[in-house]
Amino acid sequence: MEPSATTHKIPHNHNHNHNKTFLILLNCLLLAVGQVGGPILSRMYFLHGGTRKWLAAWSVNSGFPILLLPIAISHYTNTTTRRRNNPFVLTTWLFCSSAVVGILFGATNYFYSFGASYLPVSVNSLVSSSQLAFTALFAYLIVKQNFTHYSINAVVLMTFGSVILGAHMDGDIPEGETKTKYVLGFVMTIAAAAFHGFSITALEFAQRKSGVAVTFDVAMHVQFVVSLFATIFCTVPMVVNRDFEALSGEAAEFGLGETKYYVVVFGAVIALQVMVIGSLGLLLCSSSLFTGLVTSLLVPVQQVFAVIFLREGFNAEKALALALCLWGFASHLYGGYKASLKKKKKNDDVEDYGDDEQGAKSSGDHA
Ligand SMILES: Nc1nc2[nH]cnc2c(=O)[nH]1
Repeated sequence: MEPSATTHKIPHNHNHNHNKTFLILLNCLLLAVGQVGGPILSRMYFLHGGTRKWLAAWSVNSGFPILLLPIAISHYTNTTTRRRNNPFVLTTWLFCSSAVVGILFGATNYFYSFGASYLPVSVNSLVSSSQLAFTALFAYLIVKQNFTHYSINAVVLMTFGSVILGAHMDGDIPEGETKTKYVLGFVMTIAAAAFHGFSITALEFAQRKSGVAVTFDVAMHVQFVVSLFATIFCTVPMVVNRDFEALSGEAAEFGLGETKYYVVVFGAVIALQVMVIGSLGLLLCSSSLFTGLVTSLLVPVQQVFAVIFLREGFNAEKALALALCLWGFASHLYGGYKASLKKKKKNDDVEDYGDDEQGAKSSGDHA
């Protein structure tokens, strides 16, 4: 056996795993903060007199200039001359596919904001969780994602949550809203969920096909390009509709007062950008399916916050949908845990075998 080879390998893998776990947890946290705060602020905008759906869609990605800060820091602290002289980190393929995904997200966000204007946050978020079924389908078709019994179980359970709510939506129609608008909001939210599932899987596919390793720089640049194009996509109709000019008038008539209008709109821009950073970051360091699962898991958390901050009702259907979400996610995590145990055992067996070989041959090379 050659101790130096083994001792060198294990700490390296451990460090790599720790870094990856840290990044996954950090992105989950960002996603959680943004996904809970953003939709609540968007709904407040609509509840208190806001009517501009393109503005709500635009606010999801328009905070992207924030990303210039980490990009610039990374650029100026990078010691490699090649990297310092070349600000373009992305290949043409990755740039173009990020731009296309950005446009898809722009459309997704319009559908979501349409839904948010007619549905309570609690219903909206639960219907949105059907994105998981779409993500799973696209992940299977586009990136050939492997499914275990546990992940299939998770997808089915979490999707059932949305179906239950859909079937019992009558009791939740907000005062003064017609059933037609409610149904339209519901249908648009399902369309948004489908677009969302497709967009994140398409980005995973593009990144894999590019063969570019995901470094901090690459992740920041991908996020920047995606958000830039999503913002351009939503800016065009806003200019056509004269939405920017209408903002001051809308602020003056806002139910919570003019100052709070700007707090709500800018707060939503920041919160939603944090959500996008967390979501794309998680996607780039794990997979579209895992990102979809975490997004769906956050639905029950959104529910609780909507009950507290928007005084939305909490009924038996929501509680059941919530329980199904938690059960589904737990099932997926358990499946992942079992798979990692199996992989570890397999690696240990290979290492033992390698050590025996090594001892027998007394040679330095590992297989
Ligand atoms: N809803 C939504 N989710 C995202 N996740 C990453 N980007 C986006 C986006 O633009 N919209």
